This record gives sequence, structure tokens and C-alpha cells, in this order.
Amino acid sequence: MTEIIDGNEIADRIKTELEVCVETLADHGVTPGLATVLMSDDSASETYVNMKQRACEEIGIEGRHHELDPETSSDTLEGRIEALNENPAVHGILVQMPVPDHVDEQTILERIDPMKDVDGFHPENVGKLVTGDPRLKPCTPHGIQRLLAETGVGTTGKDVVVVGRSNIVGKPMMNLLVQKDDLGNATVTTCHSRTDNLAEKTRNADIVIAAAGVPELIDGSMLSEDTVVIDVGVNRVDAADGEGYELVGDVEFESAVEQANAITPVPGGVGPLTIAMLLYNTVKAASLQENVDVDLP
Ligand SMILES: Nc1nc(=O)c2c([nH]1)NC[C@@H]1CN(c3ccc(C(=O)N[C@@H](CCC(=O)O)C(=O)O)cc3)C=[N+]21
Repeated sequence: MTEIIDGNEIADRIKTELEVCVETLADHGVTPGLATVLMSDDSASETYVNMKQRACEEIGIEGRHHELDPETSSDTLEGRIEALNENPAVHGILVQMPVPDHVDEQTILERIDPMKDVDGFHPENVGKLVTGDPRLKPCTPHGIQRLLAETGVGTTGKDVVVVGRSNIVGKPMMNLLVQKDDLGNATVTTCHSRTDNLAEKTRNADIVIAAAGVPELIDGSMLSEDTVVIDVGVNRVDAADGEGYELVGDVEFESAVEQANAITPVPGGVGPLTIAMLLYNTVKAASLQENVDVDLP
């Protein structure tokens, strides 16, 4: 029987443990604060930011949401980030991606104080991760590490195929998985749109992490019965009944679930872990900035 991995359950467990850290901070007069910045009318982006704010509330993190008109200049956005950098009540800053075309994403990421960079996208945090001294780990890849550990799959000695080479998932994922630690120690192959014989590579993997941003790219025929499949895709496609949309992953669930050893569903798999690790980073950032030791899960 293929195991369907319950991301919500693992995320809830981590959140419960983070609540204890928030209490420790409170004993020292500190309330962790997360600022989210949204510069988009996109309804998916709005949904995700709302989910992040709600999750903060659940565990006692103070969320502050900033909305900017999509026409706002890059200078104005950068000014807003500067103010958040200087605000001591704000320990974490997240600018929801994507930003509009007239704003350069990399410029924005580099404006965020690296100590407040709860996405882990600032070059300083990327560099620290690659050199084996991670500070704030990118949320989705970190969540996947936790998920693999919590389900007992583990990563040490495993052949992992990462499909996708983005800065937010694929590249940090491959770097985290080769680290010399219990959440790493894997042998990693990173595949992408120019990879020859993708199916051959995924079929030989112990773990496949699908993060290409292509709906249902990976199907059951590309997997072996021993493969653990982690689906990072959150693609909105038109609903079959013509009403609204439905969420599909980068994995074709129906065929993959017949074949694989274990699989994460969409929704209810990686997504909830991403949010839990955002809370984790916010608590960690507060602990570092306020010099209060907490027992992070
Ligand atoms: N600066 C920045 N940081 C991000 O972390 C970031 C971002 N920009 N831009 C967009 C992506 C997307 N993302 C998701 C997080 C959680 C779910 C999630 O929890 N999804 C639910 C379902 C949600 C639904 O029903 O639509 C689930 O999978 O169960 C999805 C998507 C974070 N992102």
C-alpha cells in the first residue's frame, strides 16, 4: 500500500513545538513579529499571504501585513523594506513573490536585512547555506527535510532526484540535501527542462522531489515501487467541471499513487510544511536578534 504522507499533521506538530519557543520569548518580553509585503492583485498570492498571517496568529507571532498597489515604484517598495529593517518589533520580512515586472526581484531580496530574511533568499543566507553554515534556511526545502525525517524515510545515503532548479526550491534543496548532517547526507541529482532521459533518472531514485512548476510532469510510469515522491507543485488549473480552479501538483497523483512507495498529496503535503518553517524562521530570527535562547524543534 502506498503511504499518503500527511503534511498537515507534521506541520501541526512543529507548530505546537514552536508555541513553546514563543512562550520562552514572551518570558523575556519579546513577541516575534513577521511583516509580509504583497504587491500583487493575484488571488493565489493573496490566499498564500493570508494563510501565512493566520498561521502567525495561531502560535502567537505578531503578523503585520503591508499591501502595495502593483503600480508602486521599486523605490517606494525599497523604502518600505528599509523601514521594516529598522523597526525592532519586526524580526522577519517576507516580500511575496512574484513581484510585478517593473520591479527587479533580486534587488528587492538584497534590500532585506539578512538577519530578517525569513525566506532565506538573501545572497548572504544562500552563501552560508552553501558553505555548510546555514542560518535561515529556505522554507520549502527545509520543510521537505523535516517531512522526510519525520516520516522515517530519512536522507542519509539515499539517491535523491530533484526535478527543478529554481532559486526558491530546486537549488537550495540540492544544497541542503548534500550537507553533512542528519537531514542531509544524500546523493543528489538535479534535473530540469534540459535533462535527457528524465524518466530513467526518476525511476532509479529512492526519493523524487518534483519542483519544476509544470502541472503533472511526473507520472506513475516514471517511478519505481520503492520511490518516495515529494510533490512541491502548487498549480492552479481550471476545474474539470468548468467552475473555478483546482490545485494540482507537479505529479500526476492518480498514476503515481498506484506505483510509488509513499507520496505527498497536493494540497495537504508540502504546503503546510512551508508555512510551518516560515514560523520557525521567524522564531529563530527573533531569538537571534533579541539574544534569547529558545529550544527550536
Ligand atoms: N517570498 C515568498 N515566499 C514564499 O514562501 C512564497 C512566495 N513568496 N510566493 C508563493 C509561494 C507559494 N507558497 C505556498 C505556501 C504554502 C502553500 C500551502 O500551504 N498550500 C496548501 C493549499 C492552499 C490552497 O488551497 O490554495 C496546501 O498545499 O495544502 C502553498 C504555497 C509560498 N510561496
